[in-house]
Amino acid sequence: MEEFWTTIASMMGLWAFCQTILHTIFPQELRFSFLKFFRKIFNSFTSYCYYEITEVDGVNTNELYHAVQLYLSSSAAFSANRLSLNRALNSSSITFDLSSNDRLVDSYNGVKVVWEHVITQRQTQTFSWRPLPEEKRGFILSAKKKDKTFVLGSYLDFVMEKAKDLRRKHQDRLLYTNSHGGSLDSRGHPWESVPFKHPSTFETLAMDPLKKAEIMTDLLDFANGGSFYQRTGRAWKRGYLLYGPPGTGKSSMIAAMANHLGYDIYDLELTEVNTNSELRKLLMKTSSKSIIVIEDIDCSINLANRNKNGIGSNNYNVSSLPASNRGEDGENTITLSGLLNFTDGLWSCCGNEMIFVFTTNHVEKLDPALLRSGRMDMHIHMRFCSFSALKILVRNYLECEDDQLDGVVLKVLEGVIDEAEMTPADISEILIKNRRDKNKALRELLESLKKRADRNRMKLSERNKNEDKDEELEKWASDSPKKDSDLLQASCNKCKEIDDP
Ligand SMILES: Nc1ncnc2c1ncn2[C@@H]1O[C@H](COP(=O)(O)OP(=O)(O)OP(=O)(O)O)[C@@H](O)[C@H]1O
Ligand SMILES: [Mg+2]
Repeated sequence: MEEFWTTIASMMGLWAFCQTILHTIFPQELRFSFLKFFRKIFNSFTSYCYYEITEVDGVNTNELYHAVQLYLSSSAAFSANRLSLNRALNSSSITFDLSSNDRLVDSYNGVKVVWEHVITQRQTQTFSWRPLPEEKRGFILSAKKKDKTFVLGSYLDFVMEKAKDLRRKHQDRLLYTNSHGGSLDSRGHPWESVPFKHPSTFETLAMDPLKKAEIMTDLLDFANGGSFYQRTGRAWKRGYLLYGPPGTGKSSMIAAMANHLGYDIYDLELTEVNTNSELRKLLMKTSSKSIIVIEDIDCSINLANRNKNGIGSNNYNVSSLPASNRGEDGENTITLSGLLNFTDGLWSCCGNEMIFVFTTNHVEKLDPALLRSGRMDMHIHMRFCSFSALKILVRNYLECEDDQLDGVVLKVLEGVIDEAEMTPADISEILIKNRRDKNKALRELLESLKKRADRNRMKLSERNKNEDKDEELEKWASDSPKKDSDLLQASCNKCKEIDDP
C-alpha cells in the first residue's frame, strides 16, 4: 500500500514539474500557439476533428461565438464542473460561462461533441492599423471525424436556433451607446452596453388601438419575413420615423418595439461621431436583431441648412454641434450621403434583421431623401392624447376599466380631450400624482383638460382675428395700387384737358 502511495506522489511530482517547465519555457502568450501546434501533430493521428470559433472574425464580431456562449450558458452548462458566473450591473439574471481552458461535453441526437473555451493574452502588438482586443477568446469544438457533416450542418444550426430562442426568452436585452464616438475600446468594440430594462410595452403605450395594431403587425411581419426578403432580393431591414411633439411617447414606442421583438437597441449619438467612416464602423459592429435609434435627428445634423453649400453638396452647417464634431475647417465631416448610406447603402445590410428608428419633433426640417420609402418605410405620427389613448392611461395608472368609471365624467372627458391638446406625458403626470384617489385624479384631470381647451380656444380665436386683420390688410394692399393708378389716370386726363383747350 505504501508503495502505491509513493508511486502516486512521485507521478504527481513529475506532473507538477512538467507543468512548471511548460509555464517557464512557454510564456502565457506563446502557450496558445504551442497548444495549437501540439494539436496539429496530434490531429494527424486522431479520429477527432477540431473547429476553432473565435470571438472576432476579421473586422466583424463572430455571431457564432456569441451564440455558442449563450447556448453553453443554458441548461447544458450545469453539467460542467467549473463555470464562471457573471451578473451584469442591473441585470436580472446570472449568466454562466465556461472558464478559461475548461471543457464541456454535449450530446445531440446521439452525437457527442466537446466544447473548450480558450482565453489567451494577445502578444504585444507591434503595428496594427486598428487596435486589437487584448484578450483572444475562442471556443474549440471537437467531434469524431465520422460525425463531421452532422456537426457542421444540423448541430451548429441547432446551436444557433437554441441561442436565438434563449435570447428572446430569458436574456436581458442590451442597450448600446457610442459614448466615446466611433473609436474602439480595448476589445475592439465601439459600443458600450448596459442591460435594457425599460418596461414600456405595446400594452402600456397609449395611442389609437388601430394604429397600434397596424404597427405591431408590421413589426411581426418584418421579424418573420426572412424568406420574403431573401426571395425578393431586399435587404432585411426596415425604417420607422416617429415624429410628434415632446412627451407623446416616441421613446416609449422604441422601448415597446424592442420588448415586443426581443431586439437589442443601439442608441446612436450622432453628435459624438466625427466622420462617415466612423459611422460605418459603428454599423459594422452592430449585431442582427437590433434596433438602431437616432433620436432627435433634426438636432443631430442641421438639415435645414442643406442649401448653404448648394443643393446636392451634402455638407451641412454644424453651428449647433459641439466643436469636437467639426472638421479642421469647422465643417462637419458627416454628410447626408454618409447618413443615407448608413440607412440604405450596401453597408446597412452587414447585419440581418435590422430596424432603423429616427425620431424628431420637427418632421418638416428633415430632408425628403431621408424620408423616402426604403429608408423610412413607415412614418408614425405620435399625437396628443386622444380619448382612446386616455382610456389606456386610466387603465394603467388607476387600475380600472372605463366601464367602472362614471359615465357622465367619461362623456365630458371625451368632449374636451381633443381640444385640450395635452400630451400623454402631461396626463400621466396628473394620474401618477393622484393614483391613490381615482375620483380626485379624474377631477383634476378634467380641470386641467378644460383649462387647456379654454386656452386653446382663446388662442385660436385670437389667431383667427389676426388672420382676418391680415386678410383685410392684404386686400387693402392689393386694392390700393388700383386706386392709385385710377387717380393717376384721372389726373393725367385733367392735365390733357388743360393742355388742349
Ligand atoms: N403614448 C404614451 N403612452 C404611454 N406613456 C406615455 C406616452 N407618451 C408619453 N408617455 C409617458 O411620458 C413620458 C415621456 O414619454 P417619452 O419619453 O416616450 O416621450 P417622447 O415623445 O420621446 O418625448 P421627447 O420628444 O421629448 O423625447 C414617459 O415616461 C411615458 O411614461
Ligand atoms: Mg424621446
